[in-house]
Amino acid sequence: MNHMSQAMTGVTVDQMKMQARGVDVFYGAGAAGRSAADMAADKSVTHAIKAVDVDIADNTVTAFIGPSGCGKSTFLRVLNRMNDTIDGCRMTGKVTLDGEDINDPKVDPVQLRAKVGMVFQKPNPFPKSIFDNVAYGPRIHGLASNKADLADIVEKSLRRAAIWDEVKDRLQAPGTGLSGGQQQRLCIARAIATSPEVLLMDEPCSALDPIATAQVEELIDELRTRFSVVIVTHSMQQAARVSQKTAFFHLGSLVEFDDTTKIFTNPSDPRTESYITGRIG
Ligand SMILES: Nc1ncnc2c1ncn2[C@@H]1O[C@H](COP(=O)(O)OP(=O)(O)OP(=O)(O)O)[C@@H](O)[C@H]1O
Repeated sequence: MNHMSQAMTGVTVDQMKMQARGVDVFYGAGAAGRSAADMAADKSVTHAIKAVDVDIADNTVTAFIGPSGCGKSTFLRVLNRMNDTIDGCRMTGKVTLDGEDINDPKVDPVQLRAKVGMVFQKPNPFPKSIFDNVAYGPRIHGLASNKADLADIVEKSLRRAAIWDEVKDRLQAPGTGLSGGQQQRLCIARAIATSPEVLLMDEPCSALDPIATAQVEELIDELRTRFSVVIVTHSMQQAARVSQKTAFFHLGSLVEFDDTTKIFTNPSDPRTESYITGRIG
């Protein structure tokens, strides 16, 4: 975001939770250590993200929109280093969380993912009880000092994910036995149990019916009072309903990033306008 749009939106750099600068991502790039120019020139390599700069503000829902294959999910995974788990996926550029470089060798990616949590498209509860699904993160990160403390974290997380009333009498039942919408809220509870600072959501409602979608959207609005939320969505209506900032990606580039109302009512770039009016995508 340039200084002019910061002035227009009233968001200043010091309120930024995360910043990405000059980020490129390549698939099929082989061994680490190649320069961005070398990988970009290699026809056998997919250049999925091209020189992207993004600022993620605190207490804000930021939506990533754009046609299929434009790189939304790839860029989302840049923000908590999930691409590290994909063979041959290489990233160049810089991403910071509270000013700290998340790719610095001293950063433990597991700790980073506790701070920058993720919810996936398909609800993916562990084959464990409802309680143990939510207790998993706090246990591995040593966040509870005793059993009562852990039970408290589990209850608070399930309450914040708006599913406590539905599961409080069956915490030992398997998480996989819940409905799709309940499983997704359980996965949100699991992601927020480690008190993340940023929550990444990759099309979190695409497997849900309209009622469960409305519940998750309401929850997203509630969650942003505590932290930043970044959501990838195919639904422009959803982006307009839940987000304050919208980033439009096309062919791996960030075409436009601005207030959601501006993107949907008066976009600056003709490609954004074509997408939101259904002419491309
Ligand atoms: N694991 C992978 N290996 C190789 N190429 C990949 C991989 N994942 C994504 N890509 C490629 O990177 C580009 C961006 O894909 P990405 O999934 O990030 O797009 P997207 O905008 O999220 O798409 P969709 O909306 O369809 O989910 C595409 O060309 C895709 O084929």
